[in-house]
Amino acid sequence: MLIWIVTLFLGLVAYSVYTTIQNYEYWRKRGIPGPRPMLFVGQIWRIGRMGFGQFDLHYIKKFGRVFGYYDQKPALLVADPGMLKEILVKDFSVFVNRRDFDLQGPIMNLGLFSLRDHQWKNVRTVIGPAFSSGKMRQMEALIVDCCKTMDGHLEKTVEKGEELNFEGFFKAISMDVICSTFFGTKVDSQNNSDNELIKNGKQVFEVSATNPAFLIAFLAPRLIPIAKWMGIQMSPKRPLNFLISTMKDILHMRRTSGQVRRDFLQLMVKALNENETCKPQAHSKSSTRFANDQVSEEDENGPDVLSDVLTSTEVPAQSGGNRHAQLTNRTLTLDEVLAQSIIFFIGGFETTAATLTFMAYHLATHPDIQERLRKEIEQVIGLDGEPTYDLIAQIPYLDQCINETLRMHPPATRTERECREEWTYANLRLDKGTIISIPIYAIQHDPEYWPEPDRFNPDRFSEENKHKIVPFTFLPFGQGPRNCVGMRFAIYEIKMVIVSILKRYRMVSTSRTVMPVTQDVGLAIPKNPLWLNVERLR
Ligand code: HEM
Repeated sequence: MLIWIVTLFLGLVAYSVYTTIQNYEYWRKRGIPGPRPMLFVGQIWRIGRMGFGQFDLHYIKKFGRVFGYYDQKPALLVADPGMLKEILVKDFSVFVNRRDFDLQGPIMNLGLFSLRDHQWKNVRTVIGPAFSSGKMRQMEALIVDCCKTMDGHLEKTVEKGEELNFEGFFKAISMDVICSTFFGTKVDSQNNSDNELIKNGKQVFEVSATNPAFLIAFLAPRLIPIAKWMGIQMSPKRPLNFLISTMKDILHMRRTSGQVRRDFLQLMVKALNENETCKPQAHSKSSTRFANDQVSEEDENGPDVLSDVLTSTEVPAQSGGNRHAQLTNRTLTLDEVLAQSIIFFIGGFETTAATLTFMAYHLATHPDIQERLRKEIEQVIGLDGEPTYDLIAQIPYLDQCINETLRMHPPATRTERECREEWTYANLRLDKGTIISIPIYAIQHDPEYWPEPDRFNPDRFSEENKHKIVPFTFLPFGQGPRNCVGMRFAIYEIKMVIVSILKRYRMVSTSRTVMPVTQDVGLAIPKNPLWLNVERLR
């Protein structure tokens, strides 16, 4: 067995060195600069040492904002705002897709993130309206409920006089919000780390760099069909299967009972094709527990907030940048529904928790900024008032602080597009299949667009200054028709959580607060726990 593993590994390394040299030649012949071939291991070591963000910045400094990039397909790194506008918006029809990993597993391949062409457009058309401001507003009660649970934990921390690990704390809140709004299930993650949904949900994220599917997708994409045949997939199977069976149970319960709850799951019930069955599995341990949790939350008399989504929806056409309306009336298959629920889980958990953690760090280490933000919050909401969707939209400094956090720490360091057909920009001709790598972190730390990029300065986004921001240099949620579908929801959640905290507490750094905050290598998430003190205001 060992000999097979070693042979496979050496084969992969040899193959990747060969393709790297090929790709270098590919760009050299076109006169595009780029790093010279070096042993692939050397490149991995560099990324491991610097992280993707610093790695990109290093090469942009050396080769400029457009350069041929090492990858297993011809790849071009583009940090030039003018060219990005063409790729992400104007010529979107050429750049609809991301790279085809095809190793997500049979259901996850149907997730919005991986879907391609018309299948992507169809699912996005059905799902997109669930994130409208009207729908967000109607989910308020669920988020307020999670914030109250959070407040209870903060109260206890203050009483005990303990420091709090905000990184773990925000992960728990983020999990509570996702379980409530996407899985229709109320959990208190802070106190119930043994909860099966929480445990399995966390495990689905744990895609390590040594995962065979991950290695094959990046090092040897031509081996993907063999890997698929061998049943190799990206997400760990056991927790994924648990989430899928839980989802099926909840969907079945919703459909058969006719109950309506003001959450995203209700959209899924509506979107599900009438002919699809989602009967609970005989061995599913989860069915009774989650079904019961959910019944207690039902709102039989309330209007079905998502019911209009499928009947008549205005869809912006994606081709050639010409936006015209067209009518759709589509349903999703059960597998499509399951894939979206899980992709929301994956897309929404770590990203939002990381943003909250970095923001808490900057507020605690910049007491003047924290005070100014608290004053603005009090002016809009009042000393005894509660945050609502409409009120939190009236605090510009809150937006400024969130934007500056996302500029410095975009949870997605990069995003990408794949060129669907031959495409020309200025003197550059790209072949079909070329990968465009968009270095979000590096662009947002480019000193030409963002002077003193490592300084936390929310005033960059103030009314007086925001006209200075060069379009397509602030991309924490991507841009264009394939940007982050959960953006509005993420910002809403972050605002509600921060306002709920600042209304009653002050966050203060301690001797255990690691300064400056450290970031993980891949995703821009905090590397270490963030220890802070919380003080009650009144
Ligand atoms: C601070 C929080 C978040 C950040 C910074 C973030 C960032 C991103 C980025 C950069 C992309 C790629 C966009 C592109 O390629 O142009 C993306 C895509 C996506 N995000 Fe988020 N995200 C966040 C929260 C969420 C949440 C809460 C959800 C789920 C509700 C979510 C679901 C998705 C999905 C499904 C996609 C794929 C969209 C598509 O391909 O059509 N994200 N996100």
